[in-house]
This record gives sequence, structure tokens and C-alpha cells, in this order.
Amino acid sequence: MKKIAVLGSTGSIGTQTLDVIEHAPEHYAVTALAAGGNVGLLVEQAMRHRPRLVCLGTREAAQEAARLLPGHIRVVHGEEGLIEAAAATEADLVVTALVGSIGLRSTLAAIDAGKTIGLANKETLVTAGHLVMARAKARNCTILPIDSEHSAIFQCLAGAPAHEVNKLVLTASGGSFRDRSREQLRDVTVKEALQHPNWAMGAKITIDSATMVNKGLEVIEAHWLFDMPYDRIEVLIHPQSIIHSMVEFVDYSCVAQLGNPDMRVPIGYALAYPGRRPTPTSPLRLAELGTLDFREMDYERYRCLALAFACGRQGGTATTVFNAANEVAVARFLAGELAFLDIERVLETVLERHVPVATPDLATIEEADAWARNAAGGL
Ligand SMILES: NC(=O)C1=CN([C@@H]2O[C@H](COP(=O)(O)OP(=O)(O)OC[C@H]3O[C@@H](n4cnc5c(N)ncnc54)[C@H](OP(=O)(O)O)[C@@H]3O)[C@@H](O)[C@H]2O)C=CC1
Ligand SMILES: CC(=O)[C@@H](O)[C@H](O)COP(=O)(O)O
Ligand SMILES: [Mn+2]
Repeated sequence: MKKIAVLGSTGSIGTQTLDVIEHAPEHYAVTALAAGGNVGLLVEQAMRHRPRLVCLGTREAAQEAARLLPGHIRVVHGEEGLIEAAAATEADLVVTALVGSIGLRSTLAAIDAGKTIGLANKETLVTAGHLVMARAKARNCTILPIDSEHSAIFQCLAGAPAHEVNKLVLTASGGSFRDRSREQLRDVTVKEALQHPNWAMGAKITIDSATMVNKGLEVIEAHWLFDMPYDRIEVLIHPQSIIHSMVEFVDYSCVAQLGNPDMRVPIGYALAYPGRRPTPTSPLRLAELGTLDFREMDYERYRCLALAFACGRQGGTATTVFNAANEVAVARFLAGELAFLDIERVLETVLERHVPVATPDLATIEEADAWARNAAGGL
């Protein structure tokens, strides 16, 4: 029986993780659940999965949950609570499905506690990849990617040594506005931006996909997870999201992973690793699809992706600031305070003002993150 803690259980990845767990109750048990403000859903999940501990974003939310839950379920809150949920239960695997860099400290705590990490929260690696990976190496901790592209690459690599790999190819759907010109992006609405062509996901990542920031975050995530130089990470537009990513080997053999766009597949892979189990989803029928299309990435059209590569190459706090400024800009766009193209403007302006630190410790990372949030909030 694998014991699992799910951080971000009420979100898109969190609910799909619980769905996978529910379909294999003889293999998985839930030890901890953590969410932000959705008390109703968290309580429902806790009643169904009977974890030892649940965590909510605030004291008030935790008090409300405690009133509704049986006394033997411990209810905690805030960042300390998240750390407890990540590290202080008997979980073997911690699924990090929080959105944003809020996941950093709890991920580090889970690594320190010797947990295997099922990593959905890409912002963690973008914010402090060098710290997370060094900590994981020192503690001999396995990080299993859940992000679909990285799960694909992990499966394609299948443990191949670095000298056999030419490059990683990340596929990108192009997002909600892939068929619009830059000119046509001026007046797009939040509602339109939230219509991803292939995936049903949380609001923040759906906007990131439309700006191509998501692919930028994923390039940086791939750099850290697979120890791959940026010059050997390529992004290819693939509108159908059927090929989730691929690896080109030195003999020019190209190995890809395919499947319908359903996150329960990479989630199920991380949960079942090193084996595989049936996933509650439908099989891929290529004949029904007929064709798969590919386009060259256009870095003029998707300037945020070029910016992400530049920050990744610069390293240090540049990627921390890129991520934090983006979190604020996206939240402001969703709140109707900024236009869609302002996200890019905010990112460019904050990064221009930032004085990067090359090998920041955790305190410096958190300082840079706070500085960028403040800067992005005022633009
Ligand atoms: N959705 C997808 O298909 C994919 C997502 N990812 C990545 O996975 C991560 C999660 O994405 P997604 O599931 O879409 O996001 P959602 O917005 O759907 O869910 C986010 C989760 O985080 C919780 N949360 C937010 N703020 C806090 C907080 N302060 N304290 C505790 N919990 C908090 C939310 O709780 P509540 O709702 O209760 O407030 C919710 O459970 C992101 O990093 C994303 O980039 C990667 C690949 C695919
Ligand atoms: C499902 C998943 O992993 C997302 O990150 C997805 O890849 C978003 O799609 P695009 O960023 O390619 O539009
Ligand atoms: Mn992805």
C-alpha cells in the first residue's frame, strides 16, 4: 500500500490525483490533504479518503473545517501546516499540486523528510531549482515529474545516460490564442483566454499557456529535472497535444510519448512508479485523429518564451523574479486589472529592473520573490 499526501487536493491536479487513487484503493491510501480556501471540497475529500491530517490556507478556514470533520483528523493551516502535511505524516509520496511558489518550503520539507516527490508544481523548480535539486541529490530523493511534458521525457529517457542524448523536445499546444496574430491579442478577454484548446486545467496555468509562459516555466523545469543545458532544449508547436514531448538521441532516433490529453495518465504513472497500472481514462485512437501537426516556434509572437530562455540562461534569481512577476501579472489579468499583453510588459519591465544574484540561498530567493511581486503589483 503506497501512502500519499496531496498538496493542492482541491485543484485540477489534486482532484485528478484523488480520482486515480480512488480507482485503485487496494494500492493507495491518503495520509494528508492540503488546500487553500475551498473548505467544502476539502472536507468532502477528507470524509472519503480519511487522511490523518488536513491543512487549509488560513486559520479561519481551518477552524471551519475542524467543526465539520471528526476529531481524529488533525487540522492545521498556513505555511507551517503545509510543511506538516508534506513532511510529518507517514506518506511515501508527496504530490505537489499547489499553484505558485508557495509550494517551495513544503517541497523542501518533504525532501528533507525522505519522501518521494510527485512534482506537478513547476513554479517550485523555476523559483529555486538549484536548491531543490541539490537538496534532493543530498537526500537521495526521487522527484517524479507529473507535468505531462516532463513525464513524457522521463518515460522516453528511461534512465539513458546523458552522453546518449542530443536534445529534449517539449511540445506546446500554442494555447487559447494560437491562431491569432499579436495585433489580435490587444482586446482579448479573460473568458477567451481561459478556453484552452486541449486541456481542462486551473486558471493560472491556462493563462500561462496562452502567453507561452507555461512553456517557458517548463523549459526551466526540464533544465533542472534532466540536468540539460538550455541550448539542448527545443520547443515545438503541436496543436493537438497528443505527443507530450520527445527525446532525440545521439543516433537521431527520436523517442516520443503519446496519449490523449488527460493528466490522469502522468499522475497515474507517478503514483504507480516504477510499475504501471490501469488509469481511468480512454485509449488513444490515432486513426480517428487522422493527422498530427507541427509548427516552428515563433519567438517574436511568443516573447515570454524568449524571456524565459534568457532568464534560464542567466540563472540565479532571474528565474525567481520571472516566476513571481508572472504570478502577480496573471492574477491581475484574471482580476480584470491588466490587459492580456500587459502580462508580457510587466514581465519585461520587472526583469529590466532586477539586479540578479548568481547563487542565491533560500532567504535571497524569498527576498527576490517578494521584491518581484511588489514591483509587478505597481506596474
Ligand atoms: N492543471 C493541470 O492540468 C496541470 C497543472 N500543472 C501544475 O500543477 C500545479 C497546480 O495546478 P492546477 O491544479 O491547475 O491549479 P488549481 O488552481 O486548479 O489548484 C491549485 C491548488 O492549490 C491550492 N492553493 C492555492 N493557494 C494555496 C495556499 N495559499 N495554500 C494552500 N493551498 C493553496 C488550491 O486550493 P483552493 O482551491 O482550496 O484554494 C488548489 O487546491 C501548478 O503548478 C500547475 O502549473 C502542471 C501540469 C498540468
Ligand atoms: C497538461 C500540461 O502539462 C500543461 O502544462 C499543458 O502542457 C499546457 O499546454 P500548453 O502549454 O502546451 O498549451
Ligand atoms: Mn505541461
